[in-house]
Amino acid sequence: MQQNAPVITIDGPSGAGKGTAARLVAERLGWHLLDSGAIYRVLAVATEYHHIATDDEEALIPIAAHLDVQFNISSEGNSKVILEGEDVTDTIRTEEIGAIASQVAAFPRVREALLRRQRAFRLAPGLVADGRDMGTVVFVDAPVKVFLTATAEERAHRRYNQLKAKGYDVKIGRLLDDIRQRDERDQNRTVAPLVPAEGALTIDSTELSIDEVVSQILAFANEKITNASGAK
Ligand SMILES: Nc1ncnc2c1ncn2[C@@H]1O[C@H](COP(=O)(O)OP(=O)(O)OP(=O)(O)O)[C@@H](O)[C@H]1O
Ligand SMILES: Nc1ccn([C@@H]2O[C@H](COP(=O)(O)O)[C@@H](O)[C@H]2O)c(=O)n1
Repeated sequence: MQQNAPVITIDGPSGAGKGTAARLVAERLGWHLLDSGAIYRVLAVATEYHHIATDDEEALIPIAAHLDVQFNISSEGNSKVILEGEDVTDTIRTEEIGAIASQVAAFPRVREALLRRQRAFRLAPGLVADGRDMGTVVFVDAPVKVFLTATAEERAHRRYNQLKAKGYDVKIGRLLDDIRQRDERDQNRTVAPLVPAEGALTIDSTELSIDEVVSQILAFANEKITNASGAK
């Protein structure tokens, strides 16, 4: 791990567009990418594989600490998520798994067990990391921190379009309820609650296109990194 590699953190609620923006910013800069939510989602699938109750913190800790997961990039550039040898790329993206991920993510010792794994993504030339606590806990010294948000209604609408395009039969009202429940749990948990990090640029993407969000992040990163290097 290279402790000095710069990090851009992008935190925010579910469906705000963090993953999309993080991927595009990382591509533009040629930096590494960490989708920390995918790690919590994989843990949620692992609890099902191992028949662990989602409220059993003691049993969850060893599963989190020894998670046998690989994030593989194929030759076509698609990323595959492999848990214990099985392809769980699509499984981890369901709303049910998202809800379980947010339940197991509320346990302090489960989060602690996943810290080192997340920090190992910090490699030169730099890392773009998205999640809920990238700027507040995992990469507290990151030079560039962004808090990306949007109204719950807009986020539910985006999720609806995303899931419909994948052929899922979903209801917008149910998605909005799920999003509100997840927001409530992520914002009010005792450990690493979802809040903007100190010094973070808050971007409300409700009325912004993906390109506009990416441009704002790149401009902010450029300004912060240029200032930090002492250039005029
Ligand atoms: N600014 C935007 N305008 C319209 N749609 C967007 C915008 N940003 C992202 N989207 C779309 O919204 C959906 C959700 O985006 P994305 O998965 O990046 O959100 P997220 O914040 O990473 O969510 P989660 O935390 O639940 O993984 C995707 O289909 C994406 O293409
Ligand atoms: N840094 C993080 C990332 C995610 N979580 C929890 O996982 C759930 C799923 O995350 P997605 O970003 O893939 O939607 C999310 O609701 C959080 O509860 C987290 O706690 N910290």
